[in-house]
Amino acid sequence: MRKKIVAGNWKCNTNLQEGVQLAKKVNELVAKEGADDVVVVLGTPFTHLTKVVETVDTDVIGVSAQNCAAEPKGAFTGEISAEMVKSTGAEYVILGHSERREYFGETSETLNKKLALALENNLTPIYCCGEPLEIREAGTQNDFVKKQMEETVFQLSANDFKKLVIAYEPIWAIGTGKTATSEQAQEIHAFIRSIIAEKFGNEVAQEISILYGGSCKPSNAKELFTNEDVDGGLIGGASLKAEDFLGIINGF
Ligand SMILES: O=C[C@H](O)COP(=O)(O)O
Repeated sequence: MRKKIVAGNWKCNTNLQEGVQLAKKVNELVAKEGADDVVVVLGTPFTHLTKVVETVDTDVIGVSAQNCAAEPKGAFTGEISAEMVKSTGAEYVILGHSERREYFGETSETLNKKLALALENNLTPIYCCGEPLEIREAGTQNDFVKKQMEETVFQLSANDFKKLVIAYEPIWAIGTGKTATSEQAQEIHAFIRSIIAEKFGNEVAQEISILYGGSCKPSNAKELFTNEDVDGGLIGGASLKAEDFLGIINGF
């Protein structure tokens, strides 16, 4: 059975002390209320990884970076390699987030290098895809997402692809308060699963977790997560408040 996952993406928020406090609170609440069979992940800034790994019970809560370098090492000032991420004790890395693609010019080519390095270093990539508003309005979101995947994760072997978590995030729903409806989410998640089945076979498609991201909150999590093909969420804003994050986890 595929995993249910709720992953927070703190983005460029919280200083180190605030981040540790947030992680501590999430850890306490998860210990108290239980997350049942949900895998909980905290996607923190690079600077927080080591401390957050020390703060949480890593048997229950996974820690994730939000990016990694496209090169293994060397003269790349300011970059953080996949190996460095792994050495902090983090187990996951978010790759291909629309904000990285849009503001930092991340292309499919760079993304492929990052995916390979993440996998080489035994990090689980949380691979993001999703369309902008004009594509949704034109009704061509399936083609758009398929192309994103064909250029990147569909280049992997089935064996490597199986190690990924996929996050579908419609760009028009990110941080806007405008969530995809439950039907829209189910429809495109089912489509993504169908193209995975075409490419890698049904067994792989049935095992892979596909998360929804975009203004997911405690008030809409349940409705989104009851869909057959929605296996959890990648949560931005609402992951910055421990109670809201727990409210989303409890949406299962
Ligand atoms: O990675 C998370 C997503 O970009 C969703 O962000 P949001 O929950 O603030 O809309």
